[in-house]
Amino acid sequence: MSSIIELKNVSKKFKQLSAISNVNLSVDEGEIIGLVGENGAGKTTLINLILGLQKPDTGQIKVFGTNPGTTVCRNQIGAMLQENVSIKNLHVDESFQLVRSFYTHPLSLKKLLTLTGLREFRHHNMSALSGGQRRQLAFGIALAGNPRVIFLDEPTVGLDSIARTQFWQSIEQLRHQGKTIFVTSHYLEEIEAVAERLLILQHGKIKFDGPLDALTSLYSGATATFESELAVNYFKTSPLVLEAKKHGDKITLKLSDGDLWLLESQPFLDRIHRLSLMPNSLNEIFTDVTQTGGRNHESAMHAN
Ligand SMILES: Nc1ncnc2c1ncn2[C@@H]1O[C@H](COP(=O)(O)OP(=O)(O)OP(=O)(O)O)[C@@H](O)[C@H]1O
Repeated sequence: MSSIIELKNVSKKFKQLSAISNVNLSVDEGEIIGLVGENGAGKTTLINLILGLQKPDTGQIKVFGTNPGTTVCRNQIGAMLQENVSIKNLHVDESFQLVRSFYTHPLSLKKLLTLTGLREFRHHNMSALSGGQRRQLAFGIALAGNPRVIFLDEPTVGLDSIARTQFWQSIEQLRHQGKTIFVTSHYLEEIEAVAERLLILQHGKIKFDGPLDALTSLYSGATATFESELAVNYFKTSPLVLEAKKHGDKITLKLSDGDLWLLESQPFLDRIHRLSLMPNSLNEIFTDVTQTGGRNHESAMHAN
């Protein structure tokens, strides 16, 4: 597969602040990329640079082999940014028709109404739409030109759970059509469900770039919950135990490596009852990567 987006040593500063710092990135057609990071990590700036809305201070960006922002790029890219698009005094379907008219091979109005879930609101004026429905409209506008690459910056903010489910089902359909999708979200469970490749940004640098499976399997952290006649302090002596707490009958241990702890616990497993050992969620891994720099898991990091 050939790369359709390439970034080489790209940096962008706002005054003294490094929003993007020496980023290298190569994206193949058809990839679904989850872009995550804390507030201010640089996600929107990275998207803006690829879209050509901002220029890098140093480094090179190529999109479809040309500079970002050219007509070739614009015709093949759809973007749903954080600010909602507002076309005053137009109905939903009129807005879609207007944007469709800018493109040679747009998606049909019917498809747009289905993918956005706005069919029953098609004759509603912009001013009559709720915040969530405006997000759905912005999604449709991003898709109107039938783009090959789609950028979705916080697409599900303000959507209720039904609209959210509908949204991710639409992304699933777009995936099957071979679209390349960049999606940022603070809802990591949503990213986990849809993205095959995860980019973790921190202070403008890529802290991790790889398949989600690689991150979760390299991260051996887990939480053990059980009952035991042994005192909670007994478990604190293991270097694998990062935190130990007792609530009523239940002891909870935060572990750096669940499998190793299980092996180490063999001699006293008969004094541990109703054990549940849960691998860390993506949320916990993300917190570890961004707040402790990958405490016990430096090998999981692909910093560039
Ligand atoms: N136009 C600008 N002028 C000055 N500083 C900016 C500008 N745009 C972004 N920044 C700063 O650059 C850093 C990265 O911002 P960016 O919006 O890319 O982060 P983000 O990861 O998208 O954050 P969020 O999750 O809050 O949307 C932040 O510290 C932000 O304050």
